[in-house]
Amino acid sequence: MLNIRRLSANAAGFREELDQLLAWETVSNQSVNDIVNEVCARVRQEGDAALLEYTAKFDRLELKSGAELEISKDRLQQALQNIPAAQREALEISAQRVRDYHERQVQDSWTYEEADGTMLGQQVTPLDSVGLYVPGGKAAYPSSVIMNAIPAKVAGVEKLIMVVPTPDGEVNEMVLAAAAICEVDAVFTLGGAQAVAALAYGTETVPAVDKIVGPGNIFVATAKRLVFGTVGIDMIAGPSEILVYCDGKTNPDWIAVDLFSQAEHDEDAQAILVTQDADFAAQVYDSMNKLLPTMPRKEIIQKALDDRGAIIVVDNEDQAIEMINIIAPEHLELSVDDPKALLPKIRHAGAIFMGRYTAEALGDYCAGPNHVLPTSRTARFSSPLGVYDFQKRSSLIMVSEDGANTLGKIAGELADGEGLQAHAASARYRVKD
Ligand SMILES: NC(=O)c1ccc[n+]([C@@H]2O[C@H](COP(=O)([O-])OP(=O)(O)OC[C@H]3O[C@@H](n4cnc5c(N)ncnc54)[C@H](O)[C@@H]3O)[C@@H](O)[C@H]2O)c1
Ligand SMILES: N[C@H](CO)Cc1c[nH]c[nH+]1
Ligand SMILES: [Zn+2]
Repeated sequence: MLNIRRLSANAAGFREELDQLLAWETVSNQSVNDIVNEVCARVRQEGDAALLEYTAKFDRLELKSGAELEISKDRLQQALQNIPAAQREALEISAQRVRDYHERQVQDSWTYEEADGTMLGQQVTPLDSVGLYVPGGKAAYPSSVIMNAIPAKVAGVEKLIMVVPTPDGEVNEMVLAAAAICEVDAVFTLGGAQAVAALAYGTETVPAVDKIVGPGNIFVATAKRLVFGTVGIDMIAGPSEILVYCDGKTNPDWIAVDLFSQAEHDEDAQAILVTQDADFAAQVYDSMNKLLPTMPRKEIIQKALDDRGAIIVVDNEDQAIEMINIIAPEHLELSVDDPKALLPKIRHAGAIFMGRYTAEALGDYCAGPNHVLPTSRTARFSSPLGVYDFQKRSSLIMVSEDGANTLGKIAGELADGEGLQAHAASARYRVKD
């Protein structure tokens, strides 16, 4: 039997219980932080030697030299040729749909000219090099290769370095085939904090990149946070989350497996149902107990649901929306008659899946939007991975002779106010009258 929390939003102590459920990362983090700090420091100092040691320790893969960490391009092509045709077709269709969606995100440079001829604007350029983290500890993620690499390619990034753990030396052919389809430049069999540190600091074998993107478990998410500043990162995309809001009129079995779909990623994943229909909440609970034994990953699902899951009964739709905005989930399913009507009230969610037929899993693989999404309530300030993560902007300023006259006086005045005389002089030297 599942031991998932069943809560009523009006019960005494509910808010404390909810806060506790959402504060999970902060309380469990110290030991993870200690491990990640040590791993990153050692990779920075010792390079490949530390990578080989941690790969043996955490992924149970013994390699003799740094060179063995790289998976050759020939091997990627071989995987692409050898996987079943249906798998190759699914990967190619997914890649094309993700490309079509992301091409709409490209930001172009822009300028405008003022009356005196001064030109202002922004120049948008792709990053030079990026590291793509593809998870691979408890499952293999060919879809994450596509979600990471395609927006980078669309942005025009020159160098794509992919890392993926291969626990026990088990290589996933679809992951390699996806890397070939996406024309990734190099792939290394590395995972966890050590992979993130290698991409941030560089080693004898792994080149340092400018930004690291991609999802991963708590070790990966913590390491990305640690190396931020040395390199850019996209966001905290940690253990998966789903919040399903249902009005009680969707098949409870559908909702049960939607919750399972994210719980099966990781014991640290989070799945929450919010509904105003107490009978429906009970039906979904029954469905979950009925269907759980049929799931090959039932142990992971059960632990995730028991530790971090919840079924929350609210009074009405407004209270459900309040819950959604507090939880700020990675994935939000609106399993209701008119999901569009709710959109204006939803402020925080990584991705919003609308209507009874929009299973979140479709977004994981092939709908088109990115599945790399902010977790741990960071949807309050982060967005899905996109082309914009692989582009940066430089301000453009080209002042005309007349513009120098006008702006020079204003800047001089402000510089005087700040007591910065060289600034004032620099601005005023170009003033004519
Ligand atoms: N938010 C998103 O966008 C998104 C997308 C896809 C997947 N995910 C999440 O990515 C995660 C994938 O996790 P995973 O574990 O399958 O693969 P992973 O690649 O993220 O992690 C595996 C690595 O973690 C390290 N590790 C594991 N246990 C360790 C320990 N005790 N000490 C030190 N290092 C350790 C190892 O180096 C291993 O290679 C899941 O949590 C999933 O929910 C999130
Ligand atoms: N749900 C994950 C994002 O949290 C993405 C994924 C990949 N494969 C299956 N699911
Ligand atoms: Zn998923």
